[in-house]
Amino acid sequence: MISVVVSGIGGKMGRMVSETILKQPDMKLVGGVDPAVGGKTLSELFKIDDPTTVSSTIEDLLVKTQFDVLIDFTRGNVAPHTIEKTLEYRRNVVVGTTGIDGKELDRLGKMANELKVGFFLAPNFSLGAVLMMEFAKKAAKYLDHAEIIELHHNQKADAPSGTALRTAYLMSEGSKVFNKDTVQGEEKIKCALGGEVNGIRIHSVRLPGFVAHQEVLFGGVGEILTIRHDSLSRESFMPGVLLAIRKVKDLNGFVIGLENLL
Ligand SMILES: NC(=O)C1=CN([C@@H]2O[C@H](COP(=O)(O)OP(=O)(O)OC[C@H]3O[C@@H](n4cnc5c(N)ncnc54)[C@H](OP(=O)(O)O)[C@@H]3O)[C@@H](O)[C@H]2O)C=CC1
Ligand SMILES: O=C(O)C1=N[C@H](C(=O)O)C[C@H](O)C1
Repeated sequence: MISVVVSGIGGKMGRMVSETILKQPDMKLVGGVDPAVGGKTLSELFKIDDPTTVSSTIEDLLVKTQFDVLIDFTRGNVAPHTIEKTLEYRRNVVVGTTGIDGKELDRLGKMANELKVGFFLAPNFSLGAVLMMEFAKKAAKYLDHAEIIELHHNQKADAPSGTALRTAYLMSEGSKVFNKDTVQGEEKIKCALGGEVNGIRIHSVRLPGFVAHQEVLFGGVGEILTIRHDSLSRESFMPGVLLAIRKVKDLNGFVIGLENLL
Protein backbone atom coordinates (compact mmCIF):
# COMPACT_ATOMS: atom_id res chain seq x y z
CA MET A 1 0.00 0.00 0.00
CA ILE A 2 1.44 3.40 -1.01
CA SER A 3 0.50 6.17 1.43
CA VAL A 4 0.10 9.52 -0.33
CA VAL A 5 -0.36 13.16 0.74
CA VAL A 6 -1.52 15.90 -1.62
CA SER A 7 -0.12 19.43 -1.57
CA GLY A 8 -2.70 21.83 -3.01
CA ILE A 9 -5.46 19.44 -1.95
CA GLY A 10 -8.11 22.16 -2.17
CA GLY A 11 -7.25 23.14 -5.75
CA LYS A 12 -8.67 21.93 -9.07
CA MET A 13 -5.97 19.31 -9.62
CA GLY A 14 -5.44 18.49 -5.93
CA ARG A 15 -9.09 17.56 -5.47
CA MET A 16 -9.26 15.36 -8.57
CA VAL A 17 -5.96 13.66 -7.75
CA SER A 18 -7.22 12.94 -4.21
CA GLU A 19 -10.50 11.49 -5.47
CA THR A 20 -8.54 9.32 -7.93
CA ILE A 21 -6.18 8.07 -5.20
CA LEU A 22 -9.18 7.15 -3.03
CA LYS A 23 -10.34 4.74 -5.77
CA GLN A 24 -6.99 2.88 -6.03
CA PRO A 25 -6.70 -0.48 -4.25
CA ASP A 26 -2.92 -0.04 -3.74
CA MET A 27 -2.97 3.58 -2.48
CA LYS A 28 -4.13 5.36 0.66
CA LEU A 29 -4.73 9.11 0.98
CA VAL A 30 -3.32 9.93 4.42
CA GLY A 31 -3.34 13.72 4.44
CA GLY A 32 -2.90 16.97 2.59
CA VAL A 33 -1.65 20.53 2.81
CA ASP A 34 -3.31 23.67 1.49
CA PRO A 35 -3.82 26.96 3.33
CA ALA A 36 -7.08 27.44 1.42
CA VAL A 37 -8.66 24.43 3.18
CA GLY A 38 -6.35 24.03 6.21
CA GLY A 39 -8.21 22.69 9.27
CA LYS A 40 -10.90 20.96 7.22
CA THR A 41 -11.20 17.17 7.51
CA LEU A 42 -10.90 14.74 4.60
CA SER A 43 -14.58 13.88 5.33
CA GLU A 44 -15.54 17.48 4.65
CA LEU A 45 -13.62 17.58 1.36
CA PHE A 46 -14.42 14.12 -0.03
CA LYS A 47 -17.21 11.55 0.29
CA ILE A 48 -15.34 9.45 2.86
CA ASP A 49 -15.40 8.93 6.60
CA ASP A 50 -11.98 10.23 7.72
CA PRO A 51 -11.39 12.78 10.50
CA THR A 52 -7.81 13.57 9.32
CA THR A 53 -7.37 17.35 9.12
CA VAL A 54 -5.65 19.11 6.24
CA SER A 55 -2.50 21.05 7.23
CA SER A 56 -1.97 24.70 6.44
CA THR A 57 1.81 24.32 6.22
CA ILE A 58 4.14 21.63 4.91
CA GLU A 59 6.02 21.71 8.23
CA ASP A 60 2.83 20.72 10.11
CA LEU A 61 2.09 17.92 7.62
CA LEU A 62 5.62 16.49 7.84
CA VAL A 63 5.57 16.42 11.64
CA LYS A 64 2.17 14.80 12.00
CA THR A 65 1.96 12.39 9.01
CA GLN A 66 3.89 9.32 7.88
CA PHE A 67 3.70 8.90 4.10
CA ASP A 68 5.56 7.43 1.11
CA VAL A 69 4.80 10.02 -1.59
CA LEU A 70 3.86 13.71 -1.62
CA ILE A 71 2.21 14.98 -4.78
CA ASP A 72 2.25 18.73 -5.43
CA PHE A 73 -0.17 20.71 -7.61
CA THR A 74 0.17 24.26 -6.27
CA ARG A 75 1.96 27.33 -7.64
CA GLY A 76 5.44 27.76 -9.08
CA ASN A 77 6.41 30.23 -6.36
CA VAL A 78 5.42 28.00 -3.41
CA ALA A 79 6.22 24.47 -4.64
CA PRO A 80 10.04 24.74 -4.19
CA HIS A 81 9.70 25.18 -0.41
CA THR A 82 7.37 22.17 -0.17
CA ILE A 83 9.70 20.05 -2.31
CA GLU A 84 12.77 21.03 -0.28
CA LYS A 85 11.15 20.27 3.10
CA THR A 86 9.79 16.94 1.84
CA LEU A 87 13.16 15.87 0.43
CA GLU A 88 14.78 16.80 3.77
CA TYR A 89 12.45 14.24 5.35
CA ARG A 90 13.61 11.78 2.66
CA ARG A 91 10.11 11.27 1.31
CA ASN A 92 9.42 10.81 -2.42
CA VAL A 93 7.98 13.76 -4.32
CA VAL A 94 5.84 13.91 -7.49
CA VAL A 95 5.34 17.40 -8.91
CA GLY A 96 2.88 18.62 -11.53
CA THR A 97 3.19 22.29 -10.66
CA THR A 98 4.47 24.50 -13.47
CA GLY A 99 6.14 27.90 -13.36
CA ILE A 100 8.98 26.80 -11.04
CA ASP A 101 12.16 28.81 -11.57
CA GLY A 102 14.71 26.78 -13.57
CA LYS A 103 17.62 27.43 -11.18
CA GLU A 104 15.47 26.38 -8.20
CA LEU A 105 14.56 23.18 -10.01
CA ASP A 106 18.23 22.41 -10.75
CA ARG A 107 19.10 22.95 -7.09
CA LEU A 108 16.28 20.70 -5.86
CA GLY A 109 17.15 18.07 -8.47
CA LYS A 110 20.76 17.98 -7.19
CA MET A 111 19.48 17.73 -3.63
CA ALA A 112 17.30 14.71 -4.53
CA ASN A 113 20.22 13.07 -6.37
CA GLU A 114 22.55 13.55 -3.37
CA LEU A 115 19.95 12.22 -0.93
CA LYS A 116 18.98 9.42 -3.38
CA VAL A 117 15.30 10.26 -2.87
CA GLY A 118 12.75 9.93 -5.71
CA PHE A 119 11.75 13.32 -7.16
CA PHE A 120 9.66 13.24 -10.32
CA LEU A 121 8.30 16.25 -12.21
CA ALA A 122 6.10 16.29 -15.31
CA PRO A 123 4.98 19.59 -16.85
CA ASN A 124 2.16 17.56 -18.37
CA PHE A 125 0.84 14.17 -17.16
CA SER A 126 -1.38 13.46 -20.16
CA LEU A 127 -0.24 10.73 -22.55
CA GLY A 128 -1.48 12.68 -25.59
CA ALA A 129 0.50 15.75 -24.59
CA VAL A 130 3.65 13.67 -24.12
CA LEU A 131 3.18 12.26 -27.64
CA MET A 132 2.55 15.78 -29.01
CA MET A 133 5.89 16.87 -27.53
CA GLU A 134 7.66 13.79 -28.94
CA PHE A 135 6.18 14.42 -32.42
CA ALA A 136 7.17 18.10 -32.24
CA LYS A 137 10.70 17.11 -31.24
CA LYS A 138 10.89 14.78 -34.24
CA ALA A 139 9.53 17.39 -36.69
CA ALA A 140 11.99 19.95 -35.30
CA LYS A 141 14.89 17.91 -36.71
CA TYR A 142 13.67 18.62 -40.24
CA LEU A 143 11.83 21.96 -40.09
CA ASP A 144 13.45 25.24 -39.06
CA HIS A 145 10.42 27.50 -38.61
CA ALA A 146 8.00 26.98 -35.72
CA GLU A 147 5.66 28.75 -33.32
CA ILE A 148 3.61 27.45 -30.38
CA ILE A 149 0.10 28.48 -29.39
CA GLU A 150 -1.09 27.26 -25.99
CA LEU A 151 -4.66 27.79 -24.80
CA HIS A 152 -5.82 27.41 -21.20
CA HIS A 153 -8.64 28.28 -18.79
CA ASN A 154 -8.47 31.80 -17.41
CA GLN A 155 -7.67 30.71 -13.83
CA LYS A 156 -4.15 29.65 -14.80
CA ALA A 157 -1.48 31.44 -12.74
CA ASP A 158 1.53 31.05 -15.07
CA ALA A 159 2.30 31.93 -18.69
CA PRO A 160 3.51 30.45 -20.88
CA SER A 161 2.40 26.99 -19.80
CA GLY A 162 4.95 24.50 -18.54
CA THR A 163 4.03 22.28 -21.48
CA ALA A 164 4.83 25.01 -24.01
CA LEU A 165 8.20 25.69 -22.37
CA ARG A 166 9.03 21.98 -22.26
CA THR A 167 8.00 21.58 -25.91
CA ALA A 168 10.25 24.46 -26.97
CA TYR A 169 13.10 23.01 -24.90
CA LEU A 170 12.71 19.54 -26.45
CA MET A 171 12.46 21.02 -29.97
CA SER A 172 15.65 23.04 -29.55
CA GLU A 173 17.69 20.40 -27.70
CA GLY A 174 21.24 20.71 -28.99
CA SER A 175 20.56 24.50 -28.91
CA LYS A 176 18.92 24.69 -32.35
CA VAL A 177 17.66 28.23 -33.03
CA PHE A 178 14.43 28.52 -35.06
CA ASN A 179 13.03 31.19 -37.40
CA LYS A 180 16.48 32.69 -38.10
CA ASP A 181 15.41 34.43 -41.32
CA THR A 182 12.09 35.75 -40.00
CA VAL A 183 11.80 39.54 -40.17
CA GLN A 184 11.73 41.02 -36.66
CA GLY A 185 8.54 43.03 -37.23
CA GLU A 186 7.96 46.13 -35.14
CA GLU A 187 5.38 45.36 -32.42
CA LYS A 188 2.69 48.04 -32.65
CA ILE A 189 1.12 46.48 -29.56
CA LYS A 190 3.53 45.22 -26.85
CA CYS A 191 4.04 41.42 -26.95
CA ALA A 192 1.98 41.03 -30.18
CA LEU A 193 4.56 38.55 -31.45
CA GLY A 194 4.56 36.54 -28.21
CA GLY A 195 7.41 35.40 -25.99
CA GLU A 196 10.47 33.64 -27.39
CA VAL A 197 12.55 30.55 -26.57
CA ASN A 198 15.43 29.84 -28.97
CA GLY A 199 13.59 31.77 -31.68
CA ILE A 200 10.31 29.84 -31.14
CA ARG A 201 7.48 32.31 -30.49
CA ILE A 202 5.05 31.17 -27.79
CA HIS A 203 1.54 32.65 -27.63
CA SER A 204 -0.66 32.14 -24.55
CA VAL A 205 -4.46 32.32 -24.77
CA ARG A 206 -6.50 32.45 -21.52
CA LEU A 207 -10.28 32.01 -21.79
CA PRO A 208 -13.05 30.34 -19.76
CA GLY A 209 -14.14 27.17 -21.55
CA PHE A 210 -10.65 25.93 -22.31
CA VAL A 211 -8.97 23.23 -20.18
CA ALA A 212 -5.46 22.71 -21.65
CA HIS A 213 -4.64 22.80 -25.38
CA GLN A 214 -1.59 23.34 -27.54
CA GLU A 215 -0.71 23.69 -31.20
CA VAL A 216 2.82 23.45 -32.52
CA LEU A 217 2.98 24.97 -36.01
CA PHE A 218 5.87 24.28 -38.37
CA GLY A 219 6.25 26.34 -41.54
CA GLY A 220 7.98 24.93 -44.62
CA VAL A 221 8.17 25.71 -48.31
CA GLY A 222 4.53 25.97 -49.39
CA GLU A 223 3.35 23.83 -46.45
CA ILE A 224 2.38 24.00 -42.79
CA LEU A 225 2.50 21.11 -40.32
CA THR A 226 0.22 21.48 -37.28
CA ILE A 227 0.54 19.18 -34.26
CA ARG A 228 -2.34 19.73 -31.84
CA HIS A 229 -3.30 18.27 -28.49
CA ASP A 230 -6.45 18.92 -26.42
CA SER A 231 -7.03 17.98 -22.81
CA LEU A 232 -10.83 18.15 -22.67
CA SER A 233 -10.97 17.28 -18.97
CA ARG A 234 -8.50 17.03 -16.09
CA GLU A 235 -9.17 13.26 -16.11
CA SER A 236 -6.59 13.19 -18.94
CA PHE A 237 -3.84 13.75 -16.35
CA MET A 238 -4.85 11.01 -13.90
CA PRO A 239 -3.28 7.87 -15.47
CA GLY A 240 0.08 9.70 -15.65
CA VAL A 241 -0.19 10.89 -12.06
CA LEU A 242 -0.94 7.35 -10.83
CA LEU A 243 1.98 5.94 -12.84
CA ALA A 244 4.33 8.49 -11.25
CA ILE A 245 3.08 7.73 -7.72
CA ARG A 246 3.70 4.02 -8.32
CA LYS A 247 7.18 4.50 -9.82
CA VAL A 248 8.73 7.43 -7.94
CA LYS A 249 10.11 5.35 -5.06
CA ASP A 250 12.36 3.46 -7.53
CA LEU A 251 13.97 6.61 -8.97
CA ASN A 252 16.60 7.44 -6.28
CA GLY A 253 16.96 10.99 -7.64
CA PHE A 254 15.48 13.58 -9.99
CA VAL A 255 13.68 12.65 -13.23
CA ILE A 256 11.72 15.05 -15.45
CA GLY A 257 9.13 14.13 -18.11
CA LEU A 258 6.49 11.38 -18.20
CA GLU A 259 8.18 9.92 -21.30
CA ASN A 260 10.94 8.72 -18.95
CA LEU A 261 8.51 6.55 -16.95
CA LEU A 262 6.63 4.96 -19.86
N1 LIG B 1 1.59 18.64 -14.85
C1 LIG B 1 0.32 18.59 -15.24
O1 LIG B 1 -0.11 17.66 -15.96
C2 LIG B 1 -0.62 19.66 -14.78
C3 LIG B 1 -0.12 20.71 -14.09
N2 LIG B 1 -0.94 21.66 -13.60
C4 LIG B 1 -0.32 22.67 -12.76
O2 LIG B 1 -0.68 22.40 -11.41
C5 LIG B 1 -0.72 23.60 -10.67
C6 LIG B 1 -2.06 23.72 -9.94
O3 LIG B 1 -3.09 23.84 -10.88
P1 LIG B 1 -4.61 23.97 -10.41
O4 LIG B 1 -4.99 22.83 -9.56
O5 LIG B 1 -5.38 24.27 -11.64
O6 LIG B 1 -4.52 25.31 -9.52
P2 LIG B 1 -5.47 25.78 -8.32
O7 LIG B 1 -5.22 27.23 -8.13
O8 LIG B 1 -6.86 25.30 -8.55
O9 LIG B 1 -4.90 24.97 -7.05
C7 LIG B 1 -3.73 25.30 -6.36
C8 LIG B 1 -4.00 25.12 -4.89
O10 LIG B 1 -2.78 25.22 -4.16
C9 LIG B 1 -3.04 26.00 -3.02
N3 LIG B 1 -1.81 26.51 -2.41
C10 LIG B 1 -1.27 27.76 -2.46
N4 LIG B 1 -0.14 27.81 -1.73
C11 LIG B 1 0.02 26.58 -1.20
C12 LIG B 1 1.01 26.00 -0.35
N5 LIG B 1 2.07 26.70 0.11
N6 LIG B 1 0.89 24.69 0.00
C13 LIG B 1 -0.17 23.97 -0.43
N7 LIG B 1 -1.14 24.46 -1.23
C14 LIG B 1 -1.03 25.74 -1.62
C15 LIG B 1 -3.97 27.09 -3.55
O11 LIG B 1 -4.58 27.83 -2.53
P3 LIG B 1 -4.98 29.40 -2.86
O12 LIG B 1 -6.01 29.32 -3.93
O13 LIG B 1 -5.48 29.91 -1.56
O14 LIG B 1 -3.70 30.05 -3.32
C16 LIG B 1 -4.94 26.21 -4.34
O15 LIG B 1 -5.93 25.64 -3.51
C17 LIG B 1 -0.42 24.71 -11.66
O16 LIG B 1 0.95 25.04 -11.60
C18 LIG B 1 -0.75 24.09 -13.01
O17 LIG B 1 -0.05 24.67 -14.06
C19 LIG B 1 -2.29 21.63 -13.80
C20 LIG B 1 -2.84 20.62 -14.54
C21 LIG B 1 -2.05 19.54 -15.08
O1 LIG C 1 -2.71 24.98 -15.43
C1 LIG C 1 -3.15 24.04 -16.11
O2 LIG C 1 -4.37 23.80 -16.20
C2 LIG C 1 -2.19 23.17 -16.80
N1 LIG C 1 -0.93 23.35 -16.58
C3 LIG C 1 0.15 22.59 -17.11
C4 LIG C 1 1.04 23.48 -17.95
O3 LIG C 1 1.31 24.62 -17.55
O4 LIG C 1 1.51 23.03 -19.00
C5 LIG C 1 -0.31 21.33 -17.80
C6 LIG C 1 -1.60 21.47 -18.55
O5 LIG C 1 -1.35 22.26 -19.66
C7 LIG C 1 -2.69 22.07 -17.66
